[in-house]
Amino acid sequence: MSRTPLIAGNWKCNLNHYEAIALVQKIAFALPEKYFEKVDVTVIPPFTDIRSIQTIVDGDKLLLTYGAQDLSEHDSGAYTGEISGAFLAKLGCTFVVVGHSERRSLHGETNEVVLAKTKAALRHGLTPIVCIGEGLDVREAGEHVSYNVEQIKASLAGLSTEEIAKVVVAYEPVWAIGTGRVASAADAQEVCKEVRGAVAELSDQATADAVRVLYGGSVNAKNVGELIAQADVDGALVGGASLKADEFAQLSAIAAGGPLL
Ligand SMILES: O=C[C@H](O)COP(=O)(O)O
Repeated sequence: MSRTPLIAGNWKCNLNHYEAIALVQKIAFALPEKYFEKVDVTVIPPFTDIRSIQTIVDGDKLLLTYGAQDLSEHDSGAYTGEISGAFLAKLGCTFVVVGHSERRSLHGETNEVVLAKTKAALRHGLTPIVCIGEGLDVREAGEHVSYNVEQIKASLAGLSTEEIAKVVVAYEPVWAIGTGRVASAADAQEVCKEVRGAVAELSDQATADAVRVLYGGSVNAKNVGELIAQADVDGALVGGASLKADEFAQLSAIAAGGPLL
């Protein structure tokens, strides 16, 4: 089964809309169009940058896509501060990150909330990037595989096979996020393989074989090649390195199979 790799740059709470325009232009300049035949590249900026990025992407017919870091489980109504998936779809978003560990830990998002948000994304034609990942305590206890299997099962519970086919999963061990301590390629493969197995249990093998499972956590241009060479690692959710145009472009070129920039 060949799956097009996906490189998603999660900017987190960084860059205002002026800075966002500059970064997207630099990435587009650094990464020639031919690479997009072999890799999907997306940027995930703060909400306030999305309109500006849409203008650049549409105006210059860029091949990269963009998305959002979160969405509301509600479509509209009296939910102050919430952003509906309908609004994101209207702005041309392709992806939306759901259940990032920073949302789970800092904003109390449970698997039930993640599931509701995943459903909201699907209702509006957005591709949810559903995040899972264990903390250091779980890893040290050797329970990381079962933890991630249970987390993905709970986060996708009750979705139809057709819905699961539209989901991207991102395995991001919490201890690797922003720490410079990347998981070994073998560790990433171990969990991504079992997560794919769990997706197969929720749907069927053909669907699971087509679903993209990303790795995230201290990914950079030096380590991405080894990570995505693993059979069940189909790309990366990149934080810090996605804020540097040349590194993000290089990382995308590597995921495309080269040549290096
Ligand atoms: O969403 C991205 C991840 O949290 C990884 O962040 P990082 O590449 O800065 O470790």
